[in-house]
Order: sequence, then C-alpha cells, then structure tokens
Amino acid sequence: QEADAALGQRLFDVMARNNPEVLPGRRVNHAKGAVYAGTFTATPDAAMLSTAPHLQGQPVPMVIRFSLGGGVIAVPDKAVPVHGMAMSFQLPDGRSTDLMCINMPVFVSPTPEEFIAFNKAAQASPPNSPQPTALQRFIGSHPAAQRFVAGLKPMPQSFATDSYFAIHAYRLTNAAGETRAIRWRILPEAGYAARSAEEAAASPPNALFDELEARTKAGPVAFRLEAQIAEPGDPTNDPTIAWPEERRVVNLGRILVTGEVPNSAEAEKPIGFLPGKELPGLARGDDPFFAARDAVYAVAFARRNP
Ligand code: HEM
Repeated sequence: QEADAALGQRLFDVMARNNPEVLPGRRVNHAKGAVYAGTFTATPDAAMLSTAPHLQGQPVPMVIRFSLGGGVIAVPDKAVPVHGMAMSFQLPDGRSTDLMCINMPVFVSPTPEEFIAFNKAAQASPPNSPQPTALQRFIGSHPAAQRFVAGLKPMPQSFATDSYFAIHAYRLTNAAGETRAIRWRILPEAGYAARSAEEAAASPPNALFDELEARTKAGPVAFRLEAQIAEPGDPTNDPTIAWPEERRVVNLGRILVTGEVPNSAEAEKPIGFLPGKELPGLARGDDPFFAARDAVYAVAFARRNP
C-alpha cells in the first residue's frame, strides 16, 4: 500500500540520519553482525500449538545473525546495549519464516510514528548538548521510552548467555483450529550471565563476536525457543507493554547455533530478514509495526543490494 511504502521510506530516512555514513552494501541499522548456521528441533508441545512445518518435530536448518544495534560497523561491542538475534527457519520446500529478536522484551515506542519522533529527539541531542537535551525531554514525557531505557541490560558474558525477544504478538493455530496470541522468547541454555561494569569497560572491541566464534568452535550453543501465551485482554497491538510474567510459557524447542558461516561479511549481504513471514498455523498479529517494518526492511534491503 501507498501509505505503508511512504512510512517505510520515512523510517529508513530517519534511521539513515542516525549514522555519519552508511557503508555501501552494509545495513543502516544492526550494521555490525556475524552470520551463523544452526538447527531447530521442535518439542512435541509445539505441534499442540501450531501446524507450522518447523514446529512439527523434524529438525530444520537455520541461518542466524547476531548483531549490535546502530549503523556503525566499527563500534566496540561494549558501547551498544541493544543486541539483535535474527533468524530464519528454512523449510524443506524452500519456504522460510523469520524471527527478528532483540535482547529486550519490549520496544521503545508504541507506534512507528513515535519511533520516528524518538530518533529525531536523539539526533537533536549530540554529545555535550545543553541539558535537558531533546532526548532527555522526550524520555521524560514518554513512559514507554523511559521503561525501555531503564531496562537496558549490562553487557552479557556472551551472546550465548542472553535472552532475546521478537516483541510483537503473533498468532499460532493448531490442527484443531484453535488460535492463540503468543510472544516468542529465546532463552540461553547456558543461563543468563552479565559482565561487571569493570569487565565490560576492559573488554576488547570485538569481545562478544570473538567470544561467540571461540565458543561455537568448542561445541554448539543452545537456546530454548518459547511461546508466552496471551490471556484475554493482554494487548497484542502495543509492543511497549509486557504481558504478566505468570502467563503460561510453552517450550517449543531447541535452537543449536553450530558455527559461523565462511566469510560472514559477504554472506550477510544477500540476507534480508522479515518479521512478518507467515506459514500455515503461524500468522502475524494486529501490531501496526508489522506493516511498517515490512516496508522499512524492503527499502533498507533494496538500498544495500542495488
Ligand atoms: C519501526 C521500528 C523499526 C525500524 C524502523 C527498524 C529498522 C531497521 C533497519 C532499517 C534494519 C536494517 C535492515 C536491513 O538492512 O536488512 C533493522 C535491522 C534489524 N532490526 Fe529493526 N527496526 C524496527 C524495529 C525493530 C524491532 C521491534 C525489532 C525486534 C523485535 C528489530 C530487530 C532488528 C534486528 C534483529 C535487525 C538485524 C537484522 C539482521 O541481522 O539482518 N527491529 N531494523
């Protein structure tokens, strides 16, 4: 649709203005990253929730990209608190479905328009701006942004000791035709482990990427894919509002990250993840971010693969 395409372009433009320069062929956001191969194997419980082919129990290959938020490839790992884990589940018939997760359970803005305003406030607050800066004023008057910033995590020991969230609500439908709203979560089998402020400050520039490469050379890294199930009244169209922790959580299966792909910097170029790719038994929910993100990712992909 016209309106979505125009919003996608405006979202791309505001992201591009976050960066001094977008290098040719590189991502305008989550620029620093590494591509890994993996597999996913569903538990029997997964099929009780959805008929989606990758949730039936046969192992499926995965492509997984770990990343740091922001558009600067040369940024030190310790400087960026928002981490990405984007992944594609690859079905035998050539179809795929993706999850694009960050290490935060909620998003910073309730609507795409407000995300544009948030970025503009950040851009109007360069280092050494007089206080309160435009960003401080924005955060002070937007509770969701305040919660997000307050919830940012310390640097983890490893990408393998952090949890990741696709944030938006999806819908799963099982063979009996029962549909449930869910939110995806990815939990580390190694357990959550963070660095102290001193350890983080002393960490080398590529600490997290080097650590993951070394760790996977010693053996696969495992995560649990879970679905948090909504109850009536839980908001499905506002990614800034967490559902209560006591909601039922179903263990859907095991993600094994097996190793970095050869020449990751080239391998990442033709990859373009999308959060709203549907399958039988798996649909996007009613969050307006799905259409907005489809649109901005299309612009971003075309720009880096002209
Ligand atoms: C309107 C809000 C958002 C905008 C404008 C936006 C924008 C972008 C852009 C332009 C990219 C680069 C895409 C590419 O070149 O392929 C990107 C990557 C990414 N985004 Fe978003 N994003 C938004 C919301 C989110 C949310 C809510 C999440 C997580 C739930 C998320 C997770 C990611 C991840 C993990 C990547 C890296 C993908 C990769 O490794 O290829 N984004 N985002």
